[in-house]
Amino acid sequence: MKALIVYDSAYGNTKAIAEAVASGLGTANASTVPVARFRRADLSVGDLLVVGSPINGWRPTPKTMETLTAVESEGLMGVLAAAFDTRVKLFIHGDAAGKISRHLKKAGATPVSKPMPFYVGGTEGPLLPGETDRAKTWGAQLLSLMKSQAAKRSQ
Ligand SMILES: Cc1cc2nc3c(=O)[nH]c(=O)nc-3n(C[C@H](O)[C@H](O)[C@H](O)COP(=O)(O)O)c2cc1C
Repeated sequence: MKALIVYDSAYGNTKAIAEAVASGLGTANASTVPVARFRRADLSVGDLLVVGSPINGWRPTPKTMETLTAVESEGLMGVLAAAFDTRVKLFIHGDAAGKISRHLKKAGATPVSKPMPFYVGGTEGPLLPGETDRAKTWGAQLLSLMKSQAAKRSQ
């Protein structure tokens, strides 16, 4: 059972959230991977794939979309999935995490969490106070969801 946190990041904010999620996942053998280095073959049944992207023009980044499209053709049956984005706190900000979640589900993955937004103060950041702690807490929740899915599978 392992967890891969795949992220894209221009200014380091999404990367920092990915690392905080990995630290919350603690005992799940979690590692962070830049989206360009992600390989479908690195995942097995029961593993968790978390994908995070900044919102760019109301959607995930082009590199994230490219990876999601590739993964859709390879399939993610039996893989657990969750998605997050980083965004500016505006009245209209668009969405990346929801779109990522829908692609992961379409590829056959099992979603274990609602899409999760994290907030930055501006285009280059910084992350708003408390966001890395919130990401770590979310990682810990993902760990318990992974464990309960594993228990269900072994029944
Ligand atoms: C080209 C571009 C488009 C962006 N579009 C949006 C947007 O539609 N909605 C939003 O909330 N933030 C938008 N942002 C701000 C990003 O969310 C912010 O740069 C990102 O969260 C920072 O994360 P990073 O340091 O990992 O790149 C945009 C940023 C760039 C550079």
